[in-house]
Amino acid sequence: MFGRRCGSAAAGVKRGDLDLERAPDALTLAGVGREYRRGVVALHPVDLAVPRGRFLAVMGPSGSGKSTLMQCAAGLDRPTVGTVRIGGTELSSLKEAALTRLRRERVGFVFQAHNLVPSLSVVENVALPLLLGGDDADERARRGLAAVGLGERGEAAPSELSGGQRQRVAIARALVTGPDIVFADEPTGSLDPATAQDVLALLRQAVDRDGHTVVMVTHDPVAAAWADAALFLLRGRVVDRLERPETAQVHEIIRDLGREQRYGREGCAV
Ligand SMILES: Nc1ncnc2c1ncn2[C@@H]1O[C@H](COP(=O)(O)OP(=O)(O)OP(=O)(O)O)[C@@H](O)[C@H]1O
Repeated sequence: MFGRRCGSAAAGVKRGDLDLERAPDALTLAGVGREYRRGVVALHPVDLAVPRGRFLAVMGPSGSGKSTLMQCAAGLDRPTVGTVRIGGTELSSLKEAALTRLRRERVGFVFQAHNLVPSLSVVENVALPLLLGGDDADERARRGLAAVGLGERGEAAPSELSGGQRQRVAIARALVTGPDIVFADEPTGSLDPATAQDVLALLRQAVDRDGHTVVMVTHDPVAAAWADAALFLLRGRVVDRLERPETAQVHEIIRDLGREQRYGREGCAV
């Protein structure tokens, strides 16, 4: 659906037993909308397909519906209308226990506040999503840590790491199950610019080298420029989309959307 800036992780690549060319899209939204109460529409019905091996940024002014979109897409919230599919599985057909299992096994999450468990070591944090998944959890977690450049820090406590290192651990944890998709919510929001670039490069590498799929909510045009495409929301609607976004273009669109939100002009429909 959208172009790629570098490499071709999706084309002809196999991850595990999965033939990425034949597999269903990592994420599909069909007419997904969310009304919190009568008349308060946080998200108007949106259609979206994110193929495997792509990196999508979701942007928009505060209150435009980014978190609502992500929560519905990730199975953390149930949309009022429409259907969400993750790796071909329709979420509305799942009871709570199955949805929880799908989120644990097939979805990775990276939040602004890395959400590491302070009482566990770094490697135990990475292994958490694997705890019900077999004896090789420790080994897989260590491999994941090595892949984010922290192979030597497995026994450390999260409090002994820098903010950027903690976010690397959070990324290793998000990837450790080999999920269909990773949702990152402002993953660089609390990092300085240089550290943020390292974290974004790591997400980019996960997509290009390992064929992972990332959907990232961000306010930062520099961060969005690491994605293959950027989607822009205004008042709960998708109003624009950029392929191969560049920082200056993204900045301009965000500035215009901010003005439209403040002065009440209508956004353009895509
Ligand atoms: N639980 C809720 N109940 C009622 N309204 C809500 C609820 N959550 C969000 N909203 C409203 O839905 C709209 C979209 O909110 P959302 O949090 O998705 O926006 P956002 O783009 O993520 O904002 P921000 O960038 O500030 O996090 C806002 O008008 C918000 O006030």
